[in-house]
Amino acid sequence: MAPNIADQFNVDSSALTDFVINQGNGVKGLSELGLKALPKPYIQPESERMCMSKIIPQHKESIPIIDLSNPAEPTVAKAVCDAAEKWGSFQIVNHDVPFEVLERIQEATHHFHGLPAEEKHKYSKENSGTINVRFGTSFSPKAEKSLEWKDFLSLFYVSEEETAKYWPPVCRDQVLEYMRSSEVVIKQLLQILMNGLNVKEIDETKKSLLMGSVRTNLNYYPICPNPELTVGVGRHSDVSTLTILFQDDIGGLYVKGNQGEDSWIHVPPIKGSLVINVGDALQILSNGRYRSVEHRVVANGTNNRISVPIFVNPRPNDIIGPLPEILEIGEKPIYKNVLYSDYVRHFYRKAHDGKKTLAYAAVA
Ligand SMILES: CC(C)(COP(=O)(O)OP(=O)(O)OC[C@H]1O[C@@H](n2cnc3c(N)ncnc32)[C@H](O)[C@@H]1OP(=O)(O)O)[C@@H](O)C(=O)NCCC(=O)NCCSC(=O)/C=C/c1ccc(O)c(O)c1
Ligand SMILES: O=C(O)CCC(=O)C(=O)O
Ligand SMILES: [Fe+2]
Repeated sequence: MAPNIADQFNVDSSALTDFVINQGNGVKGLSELGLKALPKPYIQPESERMCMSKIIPQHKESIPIIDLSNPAEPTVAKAVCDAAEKWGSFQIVNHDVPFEVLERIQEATHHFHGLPAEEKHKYSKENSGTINVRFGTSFSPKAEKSLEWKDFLSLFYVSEEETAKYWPPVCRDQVLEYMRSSEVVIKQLLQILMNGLNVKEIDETKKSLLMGSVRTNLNYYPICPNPELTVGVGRHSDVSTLTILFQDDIGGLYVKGNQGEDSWIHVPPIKGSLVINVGDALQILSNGRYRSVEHRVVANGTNNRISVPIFVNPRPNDIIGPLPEILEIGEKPIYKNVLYSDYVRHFYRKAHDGKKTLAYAAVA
């Protein structure tokens, strides 16, 4: 690599934007230039970086691992509801999504991100034929003071026709297979969580609120020259009801400890498991009983990492607020009713900022 490229990117941030965003090279392209130092726009303020003193050792605390082989067992239901209340995050093992499906989505994620830049660029905001398919980098580059070391392909499912026409052929079938295979487990978990709120039936209205739309992201975190200076993904909670997350065996996902302080717990990769995160929409619907989990991803200096979250959401046109069953028993609403697409738009228009998106729906 010519060292002057890194220097050029440091003095001319438009050259960096041009290379990473406009030419579609992403941070994967930057990583492959063999940069010796992290370009300045990726340097995060110290408050946003992870350091060892913030990490709670695994033997002291870890999020629950729940065996779903007998989902009808009362002990399983209790474990799921307790985890959603206490942590907002848990891992599931012996679930219904076949191991081979996870292997295929992992391979397809590498295939997509391994395409030449000009191929991936066809799916950028400017070039993609639909707003529901987007290849991007960082989270919301125009809104961020410091960029994130991540590329992603984001696929919002609308119809088979749109999928056939606009989704990248290298990963289309594998994403659809992963989405479909996860439906059973999504329904099992949501049913358990609703029972825990005394909501007995998931009728059509609730089905829409809880799982009316689905977005799948194929995340790629390339090897980073100075991983300690940047982040893979900054602190945030998802705006979903639930997120079903496949991660490969590299590690690097952290969830916030539940004592309120700035301490973080690693989510260790477990072969065949899925991470389940409670998102803001479920926190709002449950009037704060289930809590969305704040989480972040560190950058890695030696390995490329992938993850594939399925964000299970209300429909964009749904109004979300505390469920009537909760208010009927006399609970005071701590969230107001908001249009879900307004909530998501608010989330997307700012940099990751912990759980601040929720203030948008809070009762004044
Ligand atoms: C979200 C809206 C309302 C946005 O519509 P619209 O007003 O047309 O906004 P837009 O102009 O397309 O986008 C506005 C900005 O949002 C950001 N944005 C839009 N889509 C995405 C995307 N898929 N990924 C990242 N940012 C996005 C960009 O910053 C946009 O600005 P610009 O780059 O275009 O200048 C619309 O697309 C919609 O109704 N979608 C369906 C609802 C939906 O998406 N639900 C999914 C919720 S779950 C979910 O989306 C979770 C995402 C997530 C979480 C953590 C991460 O770290 C991460 O990377 C991603
Ligand atoms: O990569 C991960 O493990 C988590 C990614 C994430 O939090 C997200 O895409 O919302
Ligand atoms: Fe997330």
